[in-house]
Amino acid sequence: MLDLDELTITQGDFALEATLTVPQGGRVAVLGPSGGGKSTLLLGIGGYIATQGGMTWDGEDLSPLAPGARPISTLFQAHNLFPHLTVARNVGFGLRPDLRLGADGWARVAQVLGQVGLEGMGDRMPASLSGGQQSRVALARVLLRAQPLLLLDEPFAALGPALKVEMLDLVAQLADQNGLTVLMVTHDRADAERFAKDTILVAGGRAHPPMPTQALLANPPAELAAYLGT
Ligand SMILES: Nc1ncnc2c1ncn2[C@@H]1O[C@H](COP(=O)(O)OP(=O)(O)OP(=O)(O)O)[C@@H](O)[C@H]1O
Repeated sequence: MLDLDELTITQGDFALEATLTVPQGGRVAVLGPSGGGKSTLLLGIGGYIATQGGMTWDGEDLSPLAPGARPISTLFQAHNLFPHLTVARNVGFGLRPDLRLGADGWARVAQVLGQVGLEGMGDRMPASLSGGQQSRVALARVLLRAQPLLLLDEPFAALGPALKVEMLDLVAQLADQNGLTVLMVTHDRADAERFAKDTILVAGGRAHPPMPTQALLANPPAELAAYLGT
């Protein structure tokens, strides 16, 4: 369980307050107006910006941990694939940046490539892949790290609608199979409805506790309604 207890996350003059919990295995969307602090929330949980207050995962205090030591993987819109490394090496980088993986490690790489539908494509270069396939490489890298908490910040916004749906369904399926807890920032109400039973509303300087996505979207507060154009 992710537990944020009177957490304050600051970026320059901006401060976001959060008191909420996300149960283990929960898939939660993060919705709210532009500039409301959705990315700030993920950056704070990931350890990339300053926080004050309580933040635990399964009772373990995350605050003192550097980003790489947290039980967290992140996937952002810019997938940051290395153009000069093969697909397999891009994925292996998620486990060991020096790429000394050994036979077992490379077997795991091949396994996760299979999980994301890229079986046998490990020797390709990223530039020779479609946008959707590149997203799958980034997802494979995250899966290989095998961290229980996955943070997604509009990871598939650059994809066309059909491909985006396909990737969301793949993430949902892999998250369920691996028992992951997922927080996903999105600008698209359809993404939230498809992917997440519950949604965290980020607005007015506050990340609100998860509430049922359907109910929130059926009767959105004014600032969310204006943003979603409903
Ligand atoms: N590096 C920074 N330094 C100072 N303030 C920042 C920085 N990055 C973001 N902010 C401010 O923090 C606030 C929240 O930004 P954030 O990117 O978290 O919003 P968001 O909800 O993700 O927005 P969007 O939907 O437009 O991506 C904004 O007021 C923004 O100007």
